[in-house]
Amino acid sequence: MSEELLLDLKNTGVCYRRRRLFGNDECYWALDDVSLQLYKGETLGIIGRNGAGKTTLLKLLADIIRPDRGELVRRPASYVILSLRLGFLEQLSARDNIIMSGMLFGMGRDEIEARIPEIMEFAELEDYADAPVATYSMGMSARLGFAIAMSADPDVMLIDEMLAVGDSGFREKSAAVLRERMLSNRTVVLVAHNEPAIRNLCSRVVWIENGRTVEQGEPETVVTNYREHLRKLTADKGATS
Ligand SMILES: Nc1ncnc2c1ncn2[C@@H]1O[C@H](COP(=O)(O)OP(=O)(O)OP(=O)(O)O)[C@@H](O)[C@H]1O
Repeated sequence: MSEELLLDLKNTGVCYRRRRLFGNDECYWALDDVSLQLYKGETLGIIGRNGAGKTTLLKLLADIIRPDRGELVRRPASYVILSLRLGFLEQLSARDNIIMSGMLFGMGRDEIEARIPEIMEFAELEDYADAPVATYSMGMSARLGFAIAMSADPDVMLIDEMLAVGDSGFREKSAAVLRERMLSNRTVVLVAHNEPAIRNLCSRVVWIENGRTVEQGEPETVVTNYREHLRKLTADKGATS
């Protein structure tokens, strides 16, 4: 990891407007108070319970949404977000989805066409290039998304829970490619519930709880404290039920 700061978030908050049956819309602070730094070349893990705000934070980092409060300073860099929920155009084939994504990354059609075979090979989907993505399983979509993102080779890759899908062979292959990216000074942000992935891949971890940063630092320490917190919550729940 270098000392080159790509993103600096200070006390940022993100509010989603929620419709109310009567009266004005209400503001729900999915991110309440998040402060973190992203450095060039690091693999930053994001952990936290369901609904903690991890996906919202990734969208903020990828510049898909803007903070409603706080300060976000960004150095110029290309970002790709990889999420099962952001998905593909389902009625189109993998081939057409690759062409669309490539164009969004600013590539020319010939360049994209030339990359299709290697993308389909990495995704292990050579026989499904012309099938609509709607007919793919979740694991197949994840493999395609991962292969497209790798081929785009952005400065920063943001990955939302993708490493948990797909078979173990593909998971190992993805982890190996991510490690290679780490060694070549590329930046990765990884949301994962899977502790081994966090411990083995991340150089730093940030823990989010109720839209707030609780702790960030060395993976072993943060994951241990987070696990202890979960253990206490489960014990408290057991005591009151
Ligand atoms: N578009 C939206 N409109 C309103 N509320 C939203 C919207 N998207 C997310 N939320 C709410 O914001 C909170 C944070 O959601 P987010 O998806 O960021 O959490 P998460 O940590 O990624 O959760 P999970 O681990 O379950 O995927 C949740 O309470 C969620 O219901």
